[in-house]
Amino acid sequence: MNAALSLYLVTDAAACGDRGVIDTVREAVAGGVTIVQLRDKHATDAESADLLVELSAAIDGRAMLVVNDRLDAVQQARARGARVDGVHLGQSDAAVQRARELLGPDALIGLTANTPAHLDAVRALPAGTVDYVGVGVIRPTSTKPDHPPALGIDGFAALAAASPVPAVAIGGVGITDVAELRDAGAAGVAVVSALCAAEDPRATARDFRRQWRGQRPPRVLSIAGSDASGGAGIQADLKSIAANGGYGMTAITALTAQNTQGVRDVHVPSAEFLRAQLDAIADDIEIDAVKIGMLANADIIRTVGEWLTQHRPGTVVLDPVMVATSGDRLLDADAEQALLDLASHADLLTPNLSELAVLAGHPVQSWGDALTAAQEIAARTGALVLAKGGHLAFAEAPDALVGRDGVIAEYTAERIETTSTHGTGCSLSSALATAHARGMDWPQAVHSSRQWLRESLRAAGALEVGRGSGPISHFAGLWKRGGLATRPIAADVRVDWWNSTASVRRDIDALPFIRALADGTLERERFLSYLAQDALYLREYARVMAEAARLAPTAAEQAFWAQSAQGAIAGELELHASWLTPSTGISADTFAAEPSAVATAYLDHLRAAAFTGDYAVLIAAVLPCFWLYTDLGVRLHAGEFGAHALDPDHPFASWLATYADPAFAIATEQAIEYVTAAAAVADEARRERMHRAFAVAAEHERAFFDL
Ligand SMILES: Cc1ncc(COP(=O)(O)OP(=O)(O)O)c(N)n1
Ligand SMILES: Cc1ncsc1CCOP(=O)(O)O
Ligand SMILES: [Mg+2]
Repeated sequence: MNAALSLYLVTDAAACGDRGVIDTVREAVAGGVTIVQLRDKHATDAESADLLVELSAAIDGRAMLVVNDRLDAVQQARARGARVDGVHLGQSDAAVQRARELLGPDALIGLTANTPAHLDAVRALPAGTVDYVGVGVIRPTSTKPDHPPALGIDGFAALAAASPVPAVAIGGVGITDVAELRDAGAAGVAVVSALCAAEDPRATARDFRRQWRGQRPPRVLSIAGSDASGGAGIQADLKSIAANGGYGMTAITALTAQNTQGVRDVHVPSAEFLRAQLDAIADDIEIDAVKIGMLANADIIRTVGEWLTQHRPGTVVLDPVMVATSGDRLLDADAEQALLDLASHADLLTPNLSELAVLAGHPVQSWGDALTAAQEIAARTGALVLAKGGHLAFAEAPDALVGRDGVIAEYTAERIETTSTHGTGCSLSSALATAHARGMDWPQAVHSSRQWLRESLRAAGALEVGRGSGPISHFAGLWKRGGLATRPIAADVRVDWWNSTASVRRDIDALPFIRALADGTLERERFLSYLAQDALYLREYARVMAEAARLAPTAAEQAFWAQSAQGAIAGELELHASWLTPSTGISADTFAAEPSAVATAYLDHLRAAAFTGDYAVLIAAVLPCFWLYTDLGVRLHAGEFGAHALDPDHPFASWLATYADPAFAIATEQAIEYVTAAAAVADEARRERMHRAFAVAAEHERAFFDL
């Protein structure tokens, strides 16, 4: 129960503005809202029922849905197949006992309570009548002009402490109140304008959830089988969750007697026992993420689905274990159908190629087939799909994150030659659930988890476990960096540093230069003068990276930065060859331009970082140029700024293609890894200097585009 109340969105059509309530809710739920309340004083019951039907479809099982006051609308919407979990009733609304009688024992019923007397009235009701109370207002709010006196945090804390049921804080709640309200005993925070009026409800919801979670590791539940040899199943999940910064818990669906050479026997406890495990955890612990692995039969699968409808956390990853490494189908037809139904509860599915074929219902013989199947499954289930190409006989092991509209991000890297791959799928899906629960969006979570998995695969052989297909080395990265970091720094760089550039990235997206570049209306001379400055910048940027190569602590890093310096110079020469020649109509002034004040300021920042002789600070300073360009290039190329950016006849198509090149994304990923590794062993002061160098460089990136 309590997890579902942690981030509570109350709708307000006016605050949602042109985006509308449905799209606002869809985005906010994607960002981690756990419960939605439809609140519209002006709608009739029929209109409320219509909205509930639409909201139920938009939410698609990823959050709870209740309506303010309109009992009849619940009945009408449910009769039309909508999933509506209950109602929130105010002091002047319908009686809670009538609501409980009408909606039944499983409905979620909330009541407004602003005074000790209101709480006494709840206490006097039969147990189980009211599931939670909405307590406010925390501070005055224009959203509800007739609000009761403001309680403040302390006033709220006193009422929450006295409440017989979980208390949700509401009224004037903003992002900076979340930690205090959580610590004051709130079971969740309910917000209207902070989410409905947000420019980016998904990102804002994610920020709220991260604030709610604070620095504590996410609590990740693995619902999977036990692998006695420790390489796969819940054993691998627990290691993967811990290695990626989470606190792992397990509900065991099957016990297998297996080792690295195969499975000898399987014992499947009853579905009732599985439900008992799940309830024991949910009744006591707030679950941030669930990873679902091996589910042996339809009964077990349906039990998990029913439990999820009542306890859905912010992140659900389903690894659809259906086909054994040998190719044998592990589930009967009834169980396969039940698993397809369960898939609609998930945020992310992680099928291998054989499982893609089963889920899609047609053969998958090539990577193209895999991407097509993944998109079909995403469209059918509403979940994202990570298509894993590891089983393809390629020199590279591609992966792709695919949604209902196609490929969101594609990842290629050279295949790691090892026979120690047992439990790779389990481990990756647990790492993904943990990374997302730490606040990464899905592309970042895939980036981070893949890098961790590759490091674990590279080190796997050293474990020497068993004579068959051995396990991966889940803690290799931490062991290599001399012991367990107090908090996996990957989250610092990949989440905190990246999130700290959110406003810079939003500003860049909105810049007239970027908009005109994307839709092709940018005057040619302006584009050429930008390229001229970029060429001058790249020449100096190459020198800075050559200095990073000189300072690098390992041969691999030395090679990487030297190669990147070479790439920058090659890029500069390419710009001259293809664009900065009189034949392209460049003006003499532009051709002969000196570095602008903006370019000079940026380069001076990088040269100052190089001058420190501090490798960690220097590579942090050069990172935004990789990272922001890759992010912008991928989104430009994916058509986020308008489909025309994909038009091969686009006047700047070749420039756009440069920064959407997977090779650039791989270089960016490697640069992020090296900065993360440097941050992992840096003391607090040096990590601060690194972050500062990174943040200032990001600001210069924005200025560079602001032509
Ligand atoms: C979670 C939550 N708490 C309190 C309220 C206020 O509801 P109510 O008292 O019904 O006031 P109106 O919404 O009727 O103005 C709420 N909606 N949600
Ligand atoms: C519905 C409701 N109930 C008490 S305050 C309120 C509105 C809260 O709006 P906001 O989160 O914008 O302050
Ligand atoms: Mg009301």
